[in-house]
Amino acid sequence: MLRLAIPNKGRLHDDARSLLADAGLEVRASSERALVASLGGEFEAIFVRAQDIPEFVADGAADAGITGWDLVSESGRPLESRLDLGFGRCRLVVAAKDDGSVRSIAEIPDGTRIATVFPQLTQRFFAAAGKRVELVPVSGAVEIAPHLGIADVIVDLTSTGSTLRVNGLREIGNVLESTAHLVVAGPASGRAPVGERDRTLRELVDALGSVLAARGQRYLMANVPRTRLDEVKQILPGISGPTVIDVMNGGSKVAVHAVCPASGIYRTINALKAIGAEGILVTRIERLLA
Ligand SMILES: Nc1ncnc2c1ncn2[C@@H]1O[C@H](COP(=O)(O)OP(=O)(O)OP(=O)(O)O)[C@@H](O)[C@H]1O
Ligand SMILES: O=P(O)(O)OC[C@H]1O[C@H](OP(=O)(O)OP(=O)(O)O)[C@H](O)[C@@H]1O
Ligand SMILES: [Mg+2]
Repeated sequence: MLRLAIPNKGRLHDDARSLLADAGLEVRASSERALVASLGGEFEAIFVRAQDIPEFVADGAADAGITGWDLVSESGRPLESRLDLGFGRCRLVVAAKDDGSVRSIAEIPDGTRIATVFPQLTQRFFAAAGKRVELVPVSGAVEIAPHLGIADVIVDLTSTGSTLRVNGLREIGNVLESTAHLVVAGPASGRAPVGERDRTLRELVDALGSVLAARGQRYLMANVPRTRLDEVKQILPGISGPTVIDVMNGGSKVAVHAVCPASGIYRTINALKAIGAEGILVTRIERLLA
């Protein structure tokens, strides 16, 4: 049995669950509040706090975990990423009061008090910048600290920037970029997965990777005039060019099938229509294996 640690709530919970479900690993829990659930096959999920996942994976309480790269880095545990999952994208940034005098890292005076939930990363960042600062550890709502006078500067996560903005703060430095990753114990831990366990993990990585790869692509089918196939090849470059299929009673038309980037599908459809394509059909892809 392979045990996967998954965030039980918060920002990463829904995306982690839907990624697993799309890969065929649906949570089979007796109740919404169950903390252990079968994922089918040889997988079991434990639902724990995102912050605790690096510790649990490093200790061997779970074989793998889905959590933020920021939390993995902060933990300092010897973990290894097996897959960047792409969601939970955010940045750990240094921010100061918008109406204050500090507008860059260089302008931060020694002795400045910095509030953060990420003391290790913050310490390392300012040490590397040659600054002696005083850390003020907090466990959340960091953005309020400068207004309470308990810190001058904060180090916190941001994605849209709206929390900083509404709290009158300005970003002045970048500490780390983060997304959710599938992590396992690294070689230095002495707990790295080997043998059968490693083989099962590789299958999991392939399954999740194929779901992620499929999300950005669409499968497109269209009937096009045989005489315009050269243009079709320009419009639908595809992985190995479009598949061209004869259509029974299709007359001068042939069917073309291709995998196309979802982001360009609007333009692709218009280009196909312009060369006389008919019966255009676009579908989602569940998995894409290279
Ligand atoms: N604004 C954001 N945009 C995108 N991802 C984020 C954002 N904030 C946090 N994350 C990611 O989600 C992870 C977990 O954050 P979340 O807020 O869910 O946890 P938490 O603050 O510990 O939970 P809770 O607030 O429920 O106690 C972070 O470590 C980070 O990787
Ligand atoms: O740049 P933005 O899009 O505004 O996002 C940034 C906010 O998101 C996170 O908090 P979250 O909403 O997870 O609340 P929390 O403090 O309860 O964790 C983070 O700690 C910031 O406060
Ligand atoms: Mg949060």
